[in-house]
Amino acid sequence: MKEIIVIKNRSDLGAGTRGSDLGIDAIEIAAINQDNDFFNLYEYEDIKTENEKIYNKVDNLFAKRIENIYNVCSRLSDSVTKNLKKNKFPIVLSGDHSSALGTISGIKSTYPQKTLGVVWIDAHADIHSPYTTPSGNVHGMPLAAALADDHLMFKTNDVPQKTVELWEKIKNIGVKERKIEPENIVYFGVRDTEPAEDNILSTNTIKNYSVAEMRYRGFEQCLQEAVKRLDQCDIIYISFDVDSMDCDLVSRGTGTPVSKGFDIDEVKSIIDAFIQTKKIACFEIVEVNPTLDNKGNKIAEAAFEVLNSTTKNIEKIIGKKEEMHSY
Ligand SMILES: NC(=[NH2+])NCCC[C@H](N)C(=O)O
Repeated sequence: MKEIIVIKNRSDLGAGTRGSDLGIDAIEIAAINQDNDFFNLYEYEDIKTENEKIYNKVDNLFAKRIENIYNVCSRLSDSVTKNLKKNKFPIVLSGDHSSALGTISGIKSTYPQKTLGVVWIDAHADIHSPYTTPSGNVHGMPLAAALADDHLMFKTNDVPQKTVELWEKIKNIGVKERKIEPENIVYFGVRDTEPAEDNILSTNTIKNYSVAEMRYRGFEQCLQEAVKRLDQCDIIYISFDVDSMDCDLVSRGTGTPVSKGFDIDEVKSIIDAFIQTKKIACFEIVEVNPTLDNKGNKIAEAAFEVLNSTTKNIEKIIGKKEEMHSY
């Protein structure tokens, strides 16, 4: 039987707005206020952050704070690798979504021969490179870095040499170059993209199950199909950005809130469909920003609801070792 380890990565340097570093503690408070001892049940580990560097002048305009994000992602990658090697199941709670590069790197360096699938539940595609980013915020770039694809075909920015070098470095965390293939990414709920990202998605034929499509065709049918799309993958990583949820229905407590998203139960059902494949190696929650919450601690409460139910479903699976895919 595997054991869960909670990895807390309170880094917010990849976002354009401060405060997602407080998301982990807000989730913890949501649990405590419900008399739920979730955070007392599992071993945990803290990743050392560099949030204090926010006071330094930004010198990479097309990948802000990339040198510090490189350091944090490297540490997260090492922690994920170490724990997977100890046969633990990592649940990663992170600040901004740039963290996913660290998590993916850690999974891939543990299982270099395995095909890694990525389930990305998010309002955003997060597949910009420094050459295409509209904001310079690295939380919009983790998938391009994991794909080691600069998307130069859709270049809009002239990136200075220093940034280019750091970007090359960040793409090589864990294992050199490409960690995932575009056909092994499935998006859910993406609805706020820039033209460069639309082009990247269509040239790479990356499937996005929009909220509207899932409701129109039905969750069951879409999820069956989505799971099939990752049939060729040996292991699966699920990345849940809370901005995939509807900011009007749930809360605006996230750096880049977007309307017309999923509700909490819909998110739970998407995650569970992939847990049932018994291939899931790691689950991550990101972008809870309690300083932006317009409804008390609602975004963290919603994140905790997903975390709690997902963890129970993961435990049902990892408890039954004989049924697990051997990876
Ligand atoms: N993980 C996120 N919240 N990403 C938001 C990215 C927004 C926008 N596409 C950008 O690159 O700046």
